[in-house]
Amino acid sequence: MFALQIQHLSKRFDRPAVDGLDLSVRAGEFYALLGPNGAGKTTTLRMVAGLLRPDAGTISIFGIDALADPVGAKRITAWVSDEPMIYDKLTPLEYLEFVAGLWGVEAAAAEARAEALLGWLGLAPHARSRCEGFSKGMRQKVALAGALVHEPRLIILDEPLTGLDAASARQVKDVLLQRVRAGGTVIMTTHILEVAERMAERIGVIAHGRLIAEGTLDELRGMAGLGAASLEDVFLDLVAAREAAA
Ligand SMILES: Nc1ncnc2c1ncn2[C@@H]1O[C@H](COP(=O)(O)OP(=O)(O)OP(=O)(O)O)[C@@H](O)[C@H]1O
Repeated sequence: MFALQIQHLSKRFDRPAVDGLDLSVRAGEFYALLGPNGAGKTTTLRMVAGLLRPDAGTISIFGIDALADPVGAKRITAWVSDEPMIYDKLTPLEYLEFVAGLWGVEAAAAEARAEALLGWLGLAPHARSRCEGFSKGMRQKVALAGALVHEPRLIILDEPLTGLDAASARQVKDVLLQRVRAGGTVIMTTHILEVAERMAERIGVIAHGRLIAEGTLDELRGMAGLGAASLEDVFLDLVAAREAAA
C-alpha cells in the first residue's frame, strides 16, 4: 500500500521546477527528501498538499486522486510549511481545538489530543498563553501540533527542524517517530543530512525537479560507490554526478 504515489509530476514557473517526477512512499514509512537549493522539493510538496496545481502528472494519497478529490486527500494529510501560520490571538490550546473542530474531531477527543501534543512538544506551560508573544520555534511547534491534531495518515513537512534549538528539535523528532510507530507516514525535506541519516527509512534525492537516487542509506552508498562514506559524501557525489551528466 502506498501512502503517496506521484507519477510524471511537472510544474514550470519561468523554467521547469518539477520535471516529470516519479516518487512513491509506502504506508508507514519515514521518508526524507533531500536535494540542493532550488531542486523542486517544496514545489513538489506544495502540489501534494493541494496548494499548487501541477501542469501535468498525477498524485495519489492512500489511493485518493488528490487532483480530482482535493478535500478527500486533505482530510488524511497534514502539511507543515517552513513558514507556518498560526493565530496570534489564540492560545495553543484554543488554536488546536479550533483546528480540530474544522476537521470535525469531537471536542473531548480534541482536548485530549491537544493536551498530549502540547505536552510532548514542551508547550504545556504555555498552553494557555496567547501565541503573540511566542518565539519562532514555539510557533513552529504550535503549527506542528495543529497539523497533527486530526491524526492525519500522511504527514508532510518542509524543513521542520530549521531554527529549532536542540531540545525543541528532539521533541519534534520524537513526535514524528511516535507517529510512524503508530502507523503514520512521514515525508520531510531536510538539509540536515544527519537527520535524514538517523530518522529516515528511505531517502530520496531530487535534483532539477527529478528523483536522481533513492533508497536506504546503504543503497545510496552503493549507488554512489563510496563504501562506508557518510550521507554527506554520498549526497554530494550523487548530485555532482547528475550535474556532470547534465
Ligand atoms: N512561486 C514561484 N514562482 C516562480 N518560481 C518559483 C516559485 N516557487 C518556486 N520557484 C522556482 O522553482 C524552483 C524550485 O524551487 P523549490 O522551492 O521547489 O526548491 P527546493 O528544492 O524546495 O529548494 P530549497 O532547498 O532552497 O528550499 C526554483 O528555481 C525556484 O526559484
